[in-house]
Amino acid sequence: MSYFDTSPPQARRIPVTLLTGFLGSGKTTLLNQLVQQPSMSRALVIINEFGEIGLDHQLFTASTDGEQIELSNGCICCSIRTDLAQTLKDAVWRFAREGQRQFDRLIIETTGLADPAPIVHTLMSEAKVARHYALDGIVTVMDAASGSTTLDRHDEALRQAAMADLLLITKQDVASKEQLDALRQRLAAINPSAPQRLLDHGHIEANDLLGLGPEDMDVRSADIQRWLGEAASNAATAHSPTLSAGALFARVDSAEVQTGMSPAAPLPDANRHDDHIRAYCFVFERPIKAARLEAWLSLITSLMGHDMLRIKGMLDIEGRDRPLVIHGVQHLFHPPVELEAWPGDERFSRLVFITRDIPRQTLEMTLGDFLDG
Ligand SMILES: Nc1nc2c(ncn2[C@@H]2O[C@H](COP(=O)(O)OP(=O)(O)OP(=O)(O)O)[C@@H](O)[C@H]2O)c(=O)[nH]1
Repeated sequence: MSYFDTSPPQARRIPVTLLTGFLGSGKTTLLNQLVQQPSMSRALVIINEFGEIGLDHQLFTASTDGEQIELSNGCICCSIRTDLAQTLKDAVWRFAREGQRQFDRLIIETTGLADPAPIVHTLMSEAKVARHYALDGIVTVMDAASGSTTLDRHDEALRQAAMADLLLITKQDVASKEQLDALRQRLAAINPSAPQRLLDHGHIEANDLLGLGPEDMDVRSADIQRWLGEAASNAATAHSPTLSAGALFARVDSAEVQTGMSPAAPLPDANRHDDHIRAYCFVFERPIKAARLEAWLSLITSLMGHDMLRIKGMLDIEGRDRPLVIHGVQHLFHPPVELEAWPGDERFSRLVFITRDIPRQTLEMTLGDFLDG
């Protein structure tokens, strides 16, 4: 499939929210609050236990068969004991009555130790799954008190934070102000694209964490800015006219995004896991040739897919009037979305990358070669 093929799918796919976060961060507490809300009444909740003892499952014990539970408000919960892809394929008919699917939204709670990427991979690359489901967003829960230590010790936690579309910070009531501030700053450096929200014992409006993907995005500038992150807008205002002769005219890395200052600012301790994570934003003033960008994306993700944690972009593609939104996890891309119009007056392309151990120069030079060549 082309990264830029906007032909509509035959039917709107079921939006999937991936709820992730390290062990004990507060995922189940949040889920318990969510499933009581009316907007979740037609949600299927899958608890991805991967063979662990099903402690989470106790929280939904309304059923006797241990697999399928219907809560009073109609929310359906399912604890995976089989392969995820098979469970997702089966769910479409298994949770149906008289041929009508009984859910129109899916929430997957991962285990605390899960790397979100293989789950996203299952959703997007298995044809029979991708026909029915589309990733709406990755929501990552972080514990304000222990979050920094967890990021120091567990690479999985770092990947969960880096891939998130939304970061929910729990347990501020038991964290010091210093712990909370340090975590927030660190998360902003790891993933400047993801908004951060503070949660009190899991309380949040379900609608605040649903509809995070570009399919549901309004073209209002605030929405797109939120989704692409401050990086994109910072890059737009920081561009240097002297570079504007080429396709590439501005770039911002996570150090700038975090502090609003020069990227030459000293970096933190090089042994920390998150010092391997970098967010880069590239801005292009001229329309981009789709075939060239596609060739570059294809090459770069096949060579570095594992370390290309997130890619998001709003693109001015040559020959198209409207902006095209693309986003991917590793080498997998969602079907692109064409927005109704450009937000505000700003018609230019922005690409945001969250990477692990990929130098900015590698992206910049190869990208420049492909687009200019
Ligand atoms: N003080 C405080 N405790 C919280 C908050 N949110 C969750 N907790 C508690 O944190 C503990 C772990 O929460 P869970 O919701 O079970 O965490 P989890 O991420 O589902 O845990 P795993 O299933 O082990 O991955 C529970 O005792 C919760 O009551 C909060 O905002 N403040």
